[in-house]
Amino acid sequence: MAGPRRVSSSSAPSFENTESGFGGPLPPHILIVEARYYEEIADGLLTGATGAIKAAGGSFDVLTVPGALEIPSAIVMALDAAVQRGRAYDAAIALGCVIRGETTHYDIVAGESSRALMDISVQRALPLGNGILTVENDEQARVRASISEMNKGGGAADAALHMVALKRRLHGVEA
Ligand SMILES: Nc1c(NC[C@H](O)[C@H](O)[C@H](O)CO)[nH]c(=O)[nH]c1=O
Ligand SMILES: CC(=O)[C@@H](O)COP(=O)(O)O
Repeated sequence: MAGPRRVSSSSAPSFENTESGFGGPLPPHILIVEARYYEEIADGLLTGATGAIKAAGGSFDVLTVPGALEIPSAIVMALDAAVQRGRAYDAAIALGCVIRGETTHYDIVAGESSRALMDISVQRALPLGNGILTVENDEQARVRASISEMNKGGGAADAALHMVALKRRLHGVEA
């Protein structure tokens, strides 16, 4: 079976490389909102995401919330506060982990966090990387958070950076 096409950190646009078409004087400024419901998983996701942003020459702020359900509202609050402060974010990255339990609560946490993130991204035309794992068990989470295995935190950051570059191109902004 063919696997998903992955965008690795190395193929993500570098904002320092003018030959790539993404380079230039505007390094991306990224908001990361992480839910640390599962501490070890959160560590891996954050390491992956920040590594990808650094590799692309970007900067970031990290906000921590209790669970995945708090991520979307924290993103909206932080975006608005950043505009008020005079330095808007170019993108947001959501990091978290939802592991199925015994009840239907999994469906609420996984589904509603994802739905709200999509709403924010589409309504605000905001480049957004969704790095909230939605898994059946601890082992699936561990493999996906590990930067030497599936590195989903890095993947979410790469997706956000890709969309920043796309948005800038569409607006005729030299990145
Ligand atoms: N079960 C998980 C949660 N649940 C907590 C919610 O996200 C939320 O914080 C609570 O309902 C209070 O509003 N959060 C996760 O991130 N991961 C889970 O597996
Ligand atoms: C995803 C969850 O919210 C989960 O941790 C809840 O577990 P349970 O369904 O056993 O209460």
